[in-house]
Amino acid sequence: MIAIESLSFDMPGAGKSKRILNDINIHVGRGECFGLVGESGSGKTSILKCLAGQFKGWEGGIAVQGKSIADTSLKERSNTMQMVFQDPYGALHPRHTIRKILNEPLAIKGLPDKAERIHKALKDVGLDESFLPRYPHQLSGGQRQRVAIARAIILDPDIILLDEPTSALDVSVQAEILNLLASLHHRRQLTYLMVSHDLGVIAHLCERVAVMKAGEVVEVVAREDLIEGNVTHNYTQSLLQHAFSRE
Ligand SMILES: Nc1ncnc2c1ncn2[C@@H]1O[C@H](COP(=O)(O)OP(=O)(O)OP(=O)(O)O)[C@@H](O)[C@H]1O
Repeated sequence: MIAIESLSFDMPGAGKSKRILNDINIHVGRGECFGLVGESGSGKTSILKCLAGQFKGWEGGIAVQGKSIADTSLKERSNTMQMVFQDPYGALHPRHTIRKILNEPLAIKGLPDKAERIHKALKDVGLDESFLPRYPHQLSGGQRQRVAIARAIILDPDIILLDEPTSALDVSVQAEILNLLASLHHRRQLTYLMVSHDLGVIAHLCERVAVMKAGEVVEVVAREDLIEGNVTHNYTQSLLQHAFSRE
């Protein structure tokens, strides 16, 4: 579904550029939930940004559903792939109502039956039509993230890129959003590529995870091996120990 081959990216900077992704190879199967974990600055979000077209000038290959993304326009890509960000407040236009926020992608694509599609997307994320006239600031953090997820699924994409989708939320709400994502993954047979620094979140949702350090993937681990501590790389062991010692 997603094939990332020898992906490298140099961030342009004043004077000289800085390598932030180095020879990344990741294959995500159809319907799989694949995680990216690693310390801050290791390059997790940058991989999503290359896929979403926010970073340009990378080297290597990225193919989605067998087609190189270098050959697809951003508009075409948005039919297949949508992104959910860490901070739903920043991701939703503050002066647009929820109705407008959800209507916008449908209007851009010129899709019919907008009211029905909005109704279904809201229902799928556990909200109802009473939210439509409201503005993002009138919603709780969890409700805002539900709206961001509704906006991501409203065009029926196959893939959702999730960038720390629960880390800006209160602990009590994090599990609700994780359960919603798990249920949507199952019901809509979505493929997820999810960034998190939290191994607990990854273990809850993802079947496999790539462990990243300083712009490289150090190993790819299956969920069962992660839970059992069956990992080979020292860095993954230290991440596991850290996660364990915080509980
Ligand atoms: N727009 C940018 N301009 C300059 N450097 C950037 C930019 N975006 C990312 N970087 C650098 O690229 C590297 C990788 O960043 P990235 O955000 O991908 O890491 P991350 O693993 O997602 O970290 P975090 O968990 O903190 O979000 C870091 O060194 C970061 O400082």
